[in-house]
Amino acid sequence: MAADAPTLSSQERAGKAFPVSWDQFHRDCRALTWRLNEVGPFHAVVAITRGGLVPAAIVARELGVRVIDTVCIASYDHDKQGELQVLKGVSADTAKLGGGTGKGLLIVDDLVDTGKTGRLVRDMMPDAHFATVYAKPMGRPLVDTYITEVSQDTWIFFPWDTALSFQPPIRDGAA
Ligand SMILES: O=P(O)(O)OC[C@H]1O[C@H](OP(=O)(O)OP(=O)(O)O)[C@H](O)[C@@H]1O
Ligand SMILES: O=c1[nH]c(=O)c2nc[nH]c2[nH]1
Ligand SMILES: [Mg+2]
Repeated sequence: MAADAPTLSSQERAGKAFPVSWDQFHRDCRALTWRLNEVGPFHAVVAITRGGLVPAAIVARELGVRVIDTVCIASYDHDKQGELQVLKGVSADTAKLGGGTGKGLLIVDDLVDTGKTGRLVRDMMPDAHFATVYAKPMGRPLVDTYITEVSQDTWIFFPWDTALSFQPPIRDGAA
Protein backbone atom coordinates (compact mmCIF):
# COMPACT_ATOMS: atom_id res chain seq x y z
CA MET A 1 0.00 0.00 0.00
CA ALA A 2 1.32 3.48 -0.86
CA ALA A 3 2.52 5.38 2.19
CA ASP A 4 -0.04 8.14 1.66
CA ALA A 5 -2.99 5.81 0.84
CA PRO A 6 -5.98 6.68 3.05
CA THR A 7 -6.68 4.19 5.83
CA LEU A 8 -10.39 3.62 6.17
CA SER A 9 -11.83 3.16 9.63
CA SER A 10 -14.12 0.18 10.35
CA GLN A 11 -17.00 2.67 10.33
CA GLU A 12 -16.05 4.05 6.89
CA ARG A 13 -15.56 0.55 5.48
CA ALA A 14 -18.97 -0.44 6.82
CA GLY A 15 -20.76 2.01 4.51
CA LYS A 16 -24.29 1.61 5.86
CA ALA A 17 -25.46 3.31 9.04
CA PHE A 18 -27.86 1.82 11.58
CA PRO A 19 -28.63 4.49 14.19
CA VAL A 20 -30.27 3.23 17.37
CA SER A 21 -32.22 5.51 19.75
CA TRP A 22 -32.40 5.01 23.53
CA ASP A 23 -35.99 3.95 23.17
CA GLN A 24 -35.18 1.39 20.48
CA PHE A 25 -32.24 0.07 22.48
CA HIS A 26 -34.36 -0.35 25.60
CA ARG A 27 -37.03 -2.22 23.62
CA ASP A 28 -34.39 -4.46 22.01
CA CYS A 29 -32.88 -5.24 25.44
CA ARG A 30 -36.29 -6.17 26.78
CA ALA A 31 -36.89 -8.40 23.74
CA LEU A 32 -33.52 -10.04 24.42
CA THR A 33 -34.55 -10.65 28.04
CA TRP A 34 -37.76 -12.40 27.00
CA ARG A 35 -35.58 -14.97 25.23
CA LEU A 36 -33.03 -15.20 28.05
CA ASN A 37 -35.79 -15.77 30.59
CA GLU A 38 -36.45 -19.11 28.84
CA VAL A 39 -32.79 -20.12 29.19
CA GLY A 40 -31.88 -19.09 32.77
CA PRO A 41 -31.82 -18.84 35.71
CA PHE A 42 -28.38 -17.27 35.84
CA HIS A 43 -26.16 -16.86 38.91
CA ALA A 44 -24.66 -13.60 37.66
CA VAL A 45 -24.47 -11.25 34.67
CA VAL A 46 -21.04 -10.44 33.25
CA ALA A 47 -20.92 -7.25 31.17
CA ILE A 48 -18.21 -6.80 28.54
CA THR A 49 -17.25 -3.17 29.00
CA ARG A 50 -17.96 -0.68 28.03
CA GLY A 51 -20.73 -1.30 25.50
CA GLY A 52 -22.11 -4.26 27.42
CA LEU A 53 -22.76 -2.20 30.57
CA VAL A 54 -25.99 -0.65 29.33
CA PRO A 55 -27.70 -3.83 28.09
CA ALA A 56 -26.38 -5.72 31.15
CA ALA A 57 -28.10 -3.25 33.49
CA ILE A 58 -31.41 -3.58 31.65
CA VAL A 59 -31.23 -7.38 31.31
CA ALA A 60 -30.20 -7.85 34.97
CA ARG A 61 -33.09 -5.65 36.09
CA GLU A 62 -35.59 -7.63 34.04
CA LEU A 63 -34.22 -11.02 35.11
CA GLY A 64 -33.95 -10.03 38.77
CA VAL A 65 -30.21 -10.79 38.86
CA ARG A 66 -28.29 -8.68 41.38
CA VAL A 67 -24.77 -10.06 41.00
CA ILE A 68 -23.13 -8.17 38.15
CA ASP A 69 -19.47 -8.30 37.16
CA THR A 70 -17.38 -6.99 34.28
CA VAL A 71 -14.74 -8.16 31.86
CA CYS A 72 -12.92 -5.04 30.70
CA ILE A 73 -11.58 -5.22 27.14
CA ALA A 74 -10.03 -2.47 25.05
CA SER A 75 -9.88 -2.93 21.29
CA TYR A 76 -11.57 -0.31 19.09
CA ASP A 77 -10.04 3.14 19.42
CA HIS A 78 -13.22 5.01 18.42
CA ASP A 79 -13.76 2.97 15.24
CA LYS A 80 -10.41 1.30 14.41
CA GLN A 81 -9.85 -2.13 15.89
CA GLY A 82 -6.42 -2.76 17.38
CA GLU A 83 -4.98 -5.56 19.50
CA LEU A 84 -7.37 -6.78 22.16
CA GLN A 85 -6.26 -6.04 25.72
CA VAL A 86 -7.88 -7.61 28.75
CA LEU A 87 -7.75 -4.86 31.38
CA LYS A 88 -9.71 -6.85 33.98
CA GLY A 89 -11.21 -10.34 34.24
CA VAL A 90 -14.13 -11.46 36.45
CA SER A 91 -13.66 -11.53 40.22
CA ALA A 92 -12.78 -14.71 42.12
CA ASP A 93 -16.34 -14.72 43.54
CA THR A 94 -17.90 -14.69 40.07
CA ALA A 95 -15.48 -17.33 38.77
CA LYS A 96 -16.52 -19.53 41.70
CA LEU A 97 -20.21 -18.99 40.93
CA GLY A 98 -19.48 -20.22 37.40
CA GLY A 99 -17.65 -23.32 38.69
CA GLY A 100 -14.48 -22.28 36.84
CA THR A 101 -16.04 -22.77 33.37
CA GLY A 102 -18.70 -20.04 33.47
CA LYS A 103 -21.64 -22.45 33.78
CA GLY A 104 -24.75 -20.54 34.86
CA LEU A 105 -23.22 -17.14 34.05
CA LEU A 106 -24.71 -14.76 31.47
CA ILE A 107 -22.23 -12.73 29.43
CA VAL A 108 -23.76 -9.61 27.84
CA ASP A 109 -22.41 -7.28 25.17
CA ASP A 110 -24.04 -4.70 22.91
CA LEU A 111 -22.93 -6.43 19.70
CA VAL A 112 -20.64 -8.88 17.98
CA ASP A 113 -18.93 -7.64 14.82
CA THR A 114 -15.81 -9.61 13.79
CA GLY A 115 -16.32 -11.79 16.86
CA LYS A 116 -12.81 -11.15 18.24
CA THR A 117 -14.03 -9.72 21.54
CA GLY A 118 -16.67 -12.43 21.95
CA ARG A 119 -14.16 -15.20 21.20
CA LEU A 120 -11.74 -13.92 23.83
CA VAL A 121 -14.42 -13.79 26.54
CA ARG A 122 -15.95 -17.14 25.53
CA ASP A 123 -12.53 -18.72 25.88
CA MET A 124 -12.38 -17.43 29.49
CA MET A 125 -15.85 -18.87 30.32
CA PRO A 126 -16.66 -21.61 27.77
CA ASP A 127 -19.84 -22.82 29.48
CA ALA A 128 -21.36 -19.36 30.00
CA HIS A 129 -24.35 -18.19 27.96
CA PHE A 130 -23.34 -15.34 25.63
CA ALA A 131 -26.01 -12.79 24.66
CA THR A 132 -25.77 -9.66 22.53
CA VAL A 133 -28.41 -7.23 21.36
CA TYR A 134 -27.08 -7.00 17.80
CA ALA A 135 -25.00 -9.40 15.70
CA LYS A 136 -23.14 -9.13 12.42
CA PRO A 137 -22.61 -12.35 10.40
CA MET A 138 -18.92 -12.86 11.23
CA GLY A 139 -19.55 -12.84 14.98
CA ARG A 140 -23.00 -14.41 15.03
CA PRO A 141 -21.86 -18.08 15.42
CA LEU A 142 -20.27 -17.15 18.77
CA VAL A 143 -23.51 -15.82 20.26
CA ASP A 144 -26.10 -18.02 21.97
CA THR A 145 -28.90 -15.42 21.96
CA TYR A 146 -29.25 -12.12 20.08
CA ILE A 147 -32.13 -10.00 18.83
CA THR A 148 -31.29 -8.23 15.58
CA GLU A 149 -28.85 -9.17 12.84
CA VAL A 150 -27.38 -6.43 10.67
CA SER A 151 -25.17 -6.93 7.62
CA GLN A 152 -21.40 -6.94 8.00
CA ASP A 153 -21.16 -3.68 6.05
CA THR A 154 -23.36 -1.84 8.56
CA TRP A 155 -22.06 0.37 11.37
CA ILE A 156 -24.33 0.53 14.41
CA PHE A 157 -24.52 3.96 16.06
CA PHE A 158 -25.42 3.60 19.74
CA PRO A 159 -27.32 6.31 21.62
CA TRP A 160 -24.47 6.88 24.11
CA ASP A 161 -22.10 7.65 21.20
CA THR A 162 -24.38 10.01 19.30
CA ALA A 163 -26.33 13.27 19.59
CA LEU A 164 -29.16 14.89 17.65
CA SER A 165 -27.83 16.85 14.69
CA PHE A 166 -29.05 18.46 11.47
CA GLN A 167 -29.41 16.09 8.47
CA PRO A 168 -29.45 17.46 4.90
CA PRO A 169 -32.63 16.52 2.96
CA ILE A 170 -32.50 13.18 1.12
CA ARG A 171 -33.08 15.08 -2.17
CA ASP A 172 -29.76 16.87 -1.60
CA GLY A 173 -27.82 13.61 -1.37
CA ALA A 174 -28.19 12.56 2.24
CA ALA A 175 -27.71 8.82 2.75
O1 LIG B 1 -16.78 -8.42 17.46
P1 LIG B 1 -15.73 -7.38 17.54
O2 LIG B 1 -15.17 -7.01 16.18
O3 LIG B 1 -14.64 -7.70 18.51
O4 LIG B 1 -16.42 -6.02 18.02
C1 LIG B 1 -17.40 -5.99 19.02
C2 LIG B 1 -16.93 -5.17 20.19
O5 LIG B 1 -16.61 -3.85 19.75
C3 LIG B 1 -17.25 -2.90 20.59
O6 LIG B 1 -16.49 -2.64 21.76
P2 LIG B 1 -15.24 -1.66 21.73
O7 LIG B 1 -13.98 -2.44 21.60
O8 LIG B 1 -15.47 -0.59 20.71
O9 LIG B 1 -15.19 -1.01 23.15
P3 LIG B 1 -16.31 -0.34 24.03
O10 LIG B 1 -17.31 -1.41 24.34
O11 LIG B 1 -15.55 0.12 25.23
O12 LIG B 1 -16.91 0.78 23.24
C4 LIG B 1 -18.52 -3.60 21.02
O13 LIG B 1 -19.00 -3.05 22.26
C5 LIG B 1 -18.07 -5.03 21.20
O14 LIG B 1 -17.57 -5.27 22.51
O1 LIG C 1 -20.41 1.61 17.86
C1 LIG C 1 -20.04 0.58 17.26
N1 LIG C 1 -20.74 0.12 16.16
C2 LIG C 1 -20.39 -0.99 15.46
O2 LIG C 1 -21.05 -1.36 14.48
C3 LIG C 1 -19.23 -1.67 15.92
N2 LIG C 1 -18.56 -2.78 15.48
C4 LIG C 1 -17.53 -2.95 16.31
N3 LIG C 1 -17.50 -2.00 17.26
C5 LIG C 1 -18.55 -1.18 17.05
N4 LIG C 1 -18.93 -0.07 17.70
MG1 LIG D 1 -17.37 -3.38 23.62
